Amino acid sequence: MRFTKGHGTGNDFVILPDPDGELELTAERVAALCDRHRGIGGDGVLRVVRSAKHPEAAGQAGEAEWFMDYWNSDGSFAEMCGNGVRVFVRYLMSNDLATPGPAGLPVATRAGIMVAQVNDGSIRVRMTTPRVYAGSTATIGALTVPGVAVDCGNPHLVCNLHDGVRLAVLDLTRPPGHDPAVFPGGVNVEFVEPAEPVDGVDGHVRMRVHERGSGETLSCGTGALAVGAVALRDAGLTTGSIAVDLPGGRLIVTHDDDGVWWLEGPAVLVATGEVL
Ligand SMILES: N[C@@H](CCC[C@H](N)C(=O)O)C(=O)O
Repeated sequence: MRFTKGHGTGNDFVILPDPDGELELTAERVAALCDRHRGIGGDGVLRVVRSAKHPEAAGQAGEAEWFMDYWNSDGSFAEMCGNGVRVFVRYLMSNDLATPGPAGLPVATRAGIMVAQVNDGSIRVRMTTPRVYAGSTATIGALTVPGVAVDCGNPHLVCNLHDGVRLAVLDLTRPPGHDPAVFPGGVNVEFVEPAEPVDGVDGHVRMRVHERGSGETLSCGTGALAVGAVALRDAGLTTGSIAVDLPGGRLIVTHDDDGVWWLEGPAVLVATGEVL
């Protein structure tokens, strides 16, 4: 089985080409591939399959030739991955499997069609509209942090830190506690602190994330989208751009004048090989 390894701001993936949907992928296989000691290592797997050849995506085949079949490193599925979709597009283009049209390159996901626009090193993706829908809390040990639930196609809990608590001290080696009544399918939890102003954007924040199914990662694109949406709202802005700094690098979230939400950042392929 051929594979490619890639990452977006340090959120890393094992990419498996499977154009005709013939691979027998199981949760155990995915977890073994993502194992950082005994496997290739990754926060998740991106299976590259033709939409027409995958039962979950056949209905999108008229709009997008390729389906990003995303799996978390524990073998669970997720609806969407904001870093993964950029890496997926980089893979398609590097392997001459797709070329963006004038409007961009559509990719089918479990959260719907995302359209990517490629600009040399960085790729920006038209995302689903983030929906802030409830208040909730996250707990880390004795610390309870209020936050808001945000649906980005997948579930997020965005928690702004208060009372002098800094990002650097948070122990994210274990999943933060969350309310299962608000998040019956689990949740990705983002912790956020303000950052100094930077040129060219309307706001700047720093975040760390504990991802459902993958643990703490260096970056989460949909998490950045959720955080950017909350930061714009908190700044009283309906449109604008937020720079979101994560341990693995910077992502830019934009809500433009046409009401479109964009996520922009790098996407890098680092190696190819053969799984034995
Ligand atoms: N790292 C991703 C999100 C991957 C899915 C997430 N762990 C979930 O289960 O929803 C991103 O860049 O968005």
